[in-house]
Amino acid sequence: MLEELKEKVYRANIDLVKHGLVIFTWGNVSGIDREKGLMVIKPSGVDYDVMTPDDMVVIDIRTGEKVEGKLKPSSDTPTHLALYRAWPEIGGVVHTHSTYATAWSQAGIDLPNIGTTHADYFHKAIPCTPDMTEPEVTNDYELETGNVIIKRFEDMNPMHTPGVLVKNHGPFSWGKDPHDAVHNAVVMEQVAKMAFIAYQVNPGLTMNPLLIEKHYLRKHGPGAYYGQ
Ligand SMILES: O=C(CO)[C@@H](O)[C@H](O)COP(=O)(O)O
Repeated sequence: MLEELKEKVYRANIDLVKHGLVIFTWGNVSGIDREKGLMVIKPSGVDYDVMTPDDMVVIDIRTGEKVEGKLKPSSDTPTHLALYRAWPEIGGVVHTHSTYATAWSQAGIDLPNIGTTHADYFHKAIPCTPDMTEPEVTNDYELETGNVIIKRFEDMNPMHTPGVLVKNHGPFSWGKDPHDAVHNAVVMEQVAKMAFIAYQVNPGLTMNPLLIEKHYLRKHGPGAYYGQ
C-alpha cells in the first residue's frame, strides 16, 4: 500500500540525517495521501542507519489508527495528524531537534525575520508557542502539542510561515510534500543559526521591512519572478 509515498517519506527522513538536522532516532517526517485519507510516517525509535521504506507506518488520518506496518508509528504521530486535519494545504510535516532552532525553542522566543534568507521562505517571525498547561501535558500530550501549534497560527497563514518553535521542545515545519517540509526545516535551522550570530554581533540590529516584503513576494507573491 502507498509504496511510492513510503519511499518518499523514507527518503525525506534520511535527508534529515544528510542535512545534519537529527542524530540517533530523533525527529520524524510524514507525508499524506489526501484522496485515500492516509498518512505515512516513520516508526518510533528506529535508528536511521537501519530504517527501510518497508518500516514506514500507514495511519488513517480520521481515526488515527494504524492501517499498515509491522512497527509502532512515531511518538509524534498525533501532532502530525492534528496539523494535517487543521490545514488542508499541507502535504508533509517534519519535526527535528536541530541545534539552533531547538535552542531558540528552549529560549522561548519567536525567531525574528531579520534577513532576506528568512524572508525568502518565511514571511513573518517563526513563532514560538506558549507554555503547555497541566491538562495539555498530562492528557494526550502529543495531540495537544499539535493543538498548541494550531492555536498559535490562529492569526497567521501556515503556508506563508511554514514553521514553528514549540517552547522547550523543538521545531516543526511543513510544506506541500515531505521533501518541501524538509527543505523548510533546513532553512529554519540556518536562519536560527544566522540570527543567533547576528544578535551576538549587534544586539540592537534592525530589519528593513521593505526587504521582508520584497524578498517574500518576489518568490511567493502573485507576480513572483524568482527562478526559471
Ligand atoms: O521529540 C521527540 C523526543 O523529545 C521525538 O521527536 C523523538 O526525537 C523522535 O521520536 P520518534 O519519532 O522516533 O518516536
